[in-house]
This record gives sequence, C-alpha cells and structure tokens, in this order.
Amino acid sequence: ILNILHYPDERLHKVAKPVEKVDDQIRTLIDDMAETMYACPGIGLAATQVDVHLRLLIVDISEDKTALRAFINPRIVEADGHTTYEEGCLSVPGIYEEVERASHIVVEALDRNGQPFRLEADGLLAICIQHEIDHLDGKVFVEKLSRLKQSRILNKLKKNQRKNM
Ligand SMILES: O=C(O)C[C@@H](Cc1ccccc1)[C@H](O)SCc1ccccc1
Ligand SMILES: [Zn+2]
Repeated sequence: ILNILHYPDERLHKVAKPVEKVDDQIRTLIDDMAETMYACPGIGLAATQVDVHLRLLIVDISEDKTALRAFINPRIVEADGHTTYEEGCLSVPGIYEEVERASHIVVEALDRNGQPFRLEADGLLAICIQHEIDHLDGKVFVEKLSRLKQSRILNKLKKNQRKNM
C-alpha cells in the first residue's frame, strides 16, 4: 500500500513528466497503485498522488474491481459537452463539491504493455479520467472552486489535522 499525499501538500502541485519506457518497474507501480486505490476504496488514482511524478493514472469504475485500466502518457484528443458531479478526492479526504467537466472525451494513451490505445468515455469514466489527468498537471479539484470555498476547505482540513494529532 502506497502513502497518498494529502492537500495542501505542495508536491500535489508538481507537473508529472512523461514515462520514457513502459518496463517492469512501471508495471509494478501500476499494481501497487491499484492495490492502494482498491484499499481506499477509490475508482481512480494518479501517480502524482503517491508522490511519483510520472504521467501515469489508473481507473476502475466497476463494482467488482474487474475493469482496471492504466493510462500512460494520456492525452485528451477530444472533449465536448458539459456535466457537473459532486467530486471527492483521495488527497482531500472528507471534501465533496460540485465540479463541472466535459461530459464526453476521447483519450489516447499507452497501456501497461506500452501499446497505444484510444478510448471514448462518457459519464463517470470521463469525469474520473479528467480528474486524474488534472492531478498529473499538478491541479487538485478544490482549486476549481471559489476563493471563499477554498479558504473554508483549508480551515476545515487544518481543524481535522489538529483533531487527529
Ligand atoms: O483522488 C482521486 O483521484 C480518486 C477520486 C477519483 C474521482 C473523483 C471524482 C469523481 C470520480 C472519480 C475519488 O476519490 S475515487 C472515490 C470515488 C468513488 C466513487 C465515486 C466518486 C469518487
Ligand atoms: Zn483526486
């Protein structure tokens, strides 16, 4: 199980670098990230969140954890429509806020064997992939909200940390 960085950790703002070679080390990282994600539980996880600043994310929105997909060097090549969803984030525990994103996307990426693929996604899968790619670009969903909401969230997180000390 890998340690997940918690907002407002500055490392969550680092921009991830492309994966040069899809080798066994990358495949081990994918497996470790999947184990970590399922344990939370979560339906998505970006390498940035486990302090590995490489352009790699995993998603599995299936109920029975049988649809794990790895996206290496993902690029959104088409994005249209609008949808809002009450998002959460494993790096911002306890915070859920409405976020607007594209409702349909086409993503190109490499899979865990280094093979290129193209995926069309709608609904929760599209939302999740956009949320994870934001992590690779050093963005956390709470930063899309108003300044007022962000300050209230930071205060709440600080209060939670004091409580857990
Ligand atoms: O922190 C993450 O990146 C994992 C996120 C992925 C996600 C966020 C918003 C909307 C969809 C996916 C979640 O914490 S995974 C937990 C979860 C589970 C079911 C539905 C939404 C979020
Ligand atoms: Zn997140």
